[in-house]
Amino acid sequence: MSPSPTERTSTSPGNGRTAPPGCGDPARPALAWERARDLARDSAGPPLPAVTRDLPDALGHALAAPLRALTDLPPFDTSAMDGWAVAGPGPWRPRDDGVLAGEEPGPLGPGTAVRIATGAPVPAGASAVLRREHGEIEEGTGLLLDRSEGQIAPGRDVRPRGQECRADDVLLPVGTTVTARVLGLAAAAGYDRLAVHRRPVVELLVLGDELLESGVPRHGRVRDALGPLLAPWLRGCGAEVTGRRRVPDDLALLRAAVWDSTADVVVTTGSTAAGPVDFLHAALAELGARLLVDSVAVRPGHPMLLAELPPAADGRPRHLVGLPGNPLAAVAGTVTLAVPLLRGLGGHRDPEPPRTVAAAALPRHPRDTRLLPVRRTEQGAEPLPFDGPAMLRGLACADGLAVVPPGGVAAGATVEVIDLPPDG
Ligand SMILES: Nc1nc2c(c(=O)[nH]1)N[C@H]1C(S)=C(S)[C@@H](COP(=O)(O)OP(=O)(O)OC[C@H]3O[C@@H](n4cnc5c(N)ncnc54)[C@H](O)[C@@H]3O)O[C@H]1N2
Ligand code: MOO
Repeated sequence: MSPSPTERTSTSPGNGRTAPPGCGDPARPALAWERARDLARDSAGPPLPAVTRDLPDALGHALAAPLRALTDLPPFDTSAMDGWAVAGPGPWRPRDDGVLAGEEPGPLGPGTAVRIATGAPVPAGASAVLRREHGEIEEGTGLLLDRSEGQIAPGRDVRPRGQECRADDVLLPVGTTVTARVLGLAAAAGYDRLAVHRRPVVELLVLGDELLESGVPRHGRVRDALGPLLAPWLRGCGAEVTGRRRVPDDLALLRAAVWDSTADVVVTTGSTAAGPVDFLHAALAELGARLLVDSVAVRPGHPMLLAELPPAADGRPRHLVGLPGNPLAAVAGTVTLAVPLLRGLGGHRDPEPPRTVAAAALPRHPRDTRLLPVRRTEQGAEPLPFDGPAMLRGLACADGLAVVPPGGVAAGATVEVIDLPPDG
C-alpha cells in the first residue's frame, strides 16, 4: 500500500508556485525515439482481461478470441440475381409461385422453373439462376426460354453455400480492433456478443492556468487546444475516457488529482519542463511514481514522459503519460507513448509501420528524430508548413507524421509515416 500524498512531505513552498529543484533538467539524457515507443508498448504488459460485450458496445475494443464463423457463409445456396431458379437445360415449365429472400422453398423438379429474388435460397434440384432480363415466357406454350447467348451453365448466378467461409473458419485473429467493418462481419457470421479485452480507462488532466476554455485568446491567455484534440484521439485508440478536467498550476492539487484518479492511465498535458510552475516531476516524485521514460530524443516533444504510478487499491497497475504543453509536442508524445501503451493495454495487434516515399527532402534535426506533419500525395509524403511545436495548422491538414531520423530523408527515399489516431 502506498502512502497517501498527504502522508508525504511536500517539497513545494506554501504557495506552491516555485520551480521544483532538479526537475525537468534539460541536460538529462533523452531516450532514443524508437526505444521510447517500444518501451511504452512493453510497459503495458499483458492486455487487460477479456469481457463479453453486445456487438454495438464492442466497437473500439480488441478481440480477445479469434472471430470464428458460427455458420457457413453464405449459409445456404443463394440466388445472386432476380430471375428464375431453373432445373436442368431449358426450356422450362414455370411454376406459379415464387421464392423471396427469407423463405424456405420446396424442391424444384427437372425441367421446371420458379421465380426467385436476389438473396433467396435456391431450391433443391435447381441447377442455376436465369436472370430476369435473359428470360422470356413464350406466347402460346407458356414455357420459359433462355434469351442469353449459349446454354446456361450449371451454378450460374448461384452463390454456393460456404463460398466465403465454412463454420469454424477463423475470420479474424485475436487482437483485431473491432471497427464498424468487423461488427458487420461478426453479425453476418452469427454473433450477438463478442469476447473483447477491457478498454483502458483514461483520465485527461489539462494543466496550465493560462488556458481558456472558450472565447478568443486575450490578456496573455490562450485557448486549451489539447482537451478538444486529445479526448477523441484517446477514445479512437481504444481508451474509455472517463474524465477530462483542468488542474490548476499547484503542486498539491496536481499530486492529489493524480492520486485520486482511478484511471488505468492518467494523461496530463503541460508542466513537463522546468518552468516556474511545472510541477509534474515533483508530483510524481512525491507519489512514489517510477519514471520509465523521462525525455525523448525527438522534436517536437522531447520533455514527454511515462511513469508507473503506485498500483490502485485493487492491485491494478496504473500509468501516467506526461505530454508537453506545446500542442504539436503533445501530439508527438501521444503517438510515441500514449498510443502504444493504450493499444497494448487494450490488446490491439500492431500493424506493420507504414512506409512511403518522401516527395521532397524532409527537414531534419541535427541530433534527434523529427516527427513531421506530412500529406500523402501521388509523389509521396510531402512536408507541410506551420510545423512548429506550438502550431496545429500543419497537423490539421496532415495525413500522418513522418519519422525523420537525424540523418534526414532525401527526396525519393522511403520513410515511416505514422497514421494519426482515428477519432473516437
Ligand atoms: N529552459 C527550457 N525551457 C523549455 C524547454 C527546455 O528544454 N528548456 N523545452 C521546451 C519545450 S521543447 C517544450 S515542449 C515545453 C514543454 O513545456 P511544458 O510541458 O512544461 O508545458 P507548459 O510550460 O505548461 O506549456 C508550454 C506551452 O504550451 C502551451 N500550452 C500548454 N497547454 C496547452 C493546451 N492545453 N492548449 C494549448 N496550449 C497549451 C502553454 O501556454 C505554453 O505556451 O517547454 C519548453 N521550455
Ligand atoms: O520539443 Mo518541444 O517539445 O519542441 O516543443
